[in-house]
Amino acid sequence: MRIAFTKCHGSGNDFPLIDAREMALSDTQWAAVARVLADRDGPVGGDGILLLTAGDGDAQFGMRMFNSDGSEAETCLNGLRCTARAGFEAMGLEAARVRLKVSRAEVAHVADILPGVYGVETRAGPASTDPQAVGIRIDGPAIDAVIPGLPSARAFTGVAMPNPHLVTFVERVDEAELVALGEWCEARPELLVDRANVSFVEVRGGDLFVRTHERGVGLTDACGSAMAASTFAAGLTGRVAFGTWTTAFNPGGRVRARAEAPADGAVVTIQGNATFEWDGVIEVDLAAETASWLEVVRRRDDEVAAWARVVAG
Ligand SMILES: N[C@@H](CCC[C@H](N)C(=O)O)C(=O)O
Repeated sequence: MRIAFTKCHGSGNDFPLIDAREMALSDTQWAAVARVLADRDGPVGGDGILLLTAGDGDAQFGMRMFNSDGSEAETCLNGLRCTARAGFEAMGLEAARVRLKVSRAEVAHVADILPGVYGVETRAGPASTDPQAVGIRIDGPAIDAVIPGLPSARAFTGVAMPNPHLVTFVERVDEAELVALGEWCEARPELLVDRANVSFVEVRGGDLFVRTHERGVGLTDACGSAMAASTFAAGLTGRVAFGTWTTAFNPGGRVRARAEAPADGAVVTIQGNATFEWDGVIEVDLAAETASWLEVVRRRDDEVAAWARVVAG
């Protein structure tokens, strides 16, 4: 089948984004599309795929996200900014409520991050430390605590955004250690109901540097829900005050983030880019999971250049 998409990124977290509002594929077929389009060795590549889907009730539109391994995530906050932009442009909106897999989020078009860098604010939550929500088989919430059964002596905070995150604050990120722990979580251990995204976070002044090993993906340049979970965990552990803006950054880029205290709703607000790089059409054989033909129909070099100025600082 032929699929039209936009190659986009939020904070360097990149995805083929598909307007799926009129498409009727099964979950198994979407998983296959994700494995083909997000394959880093294939013609497109990405950390997963994003689907703009129809709204329902009080949601103007929806988003689904499939990781590059074909698993579907509860949310994707870098991807949500991109999907929100696609929804705004398709429906002539400036703000919306978005239906996610098991939750809802608020999105709004905000001022350009820098000239030419489209800005979106997302409000997602409530963030939760309930072990059942995080999908971790322990008796009570893990908040800056060593988790029995996890092969690490570090203190972790478990947060559902609602996708599962394990966050630890470190002096210096050790990537080899992060990858080893992330891969352990990917092996579906008994301790975790459905794996987990793992983040090592450095507090730098009032900012957070977040390095994440993503469920279904591996080491990533950026993960929006991890930046949200880390900001919430920083609030819970007194590292960054609830209700204040911080900059959360990672190798792919940066966002502004603010977490509200549990008593104030535990919502995490993120402001960042939604950059569209190019548009293409691809022929995908769903049964064979191969792509046979790709046409780039539009390049958006001005947006790519504008984002490069953000990364250059
Ligand atoms: N990169 C995303 C998160 C994508 C989903 C994640 N891998 C999961 O399975 O939970 C983000 O920006 O939030």
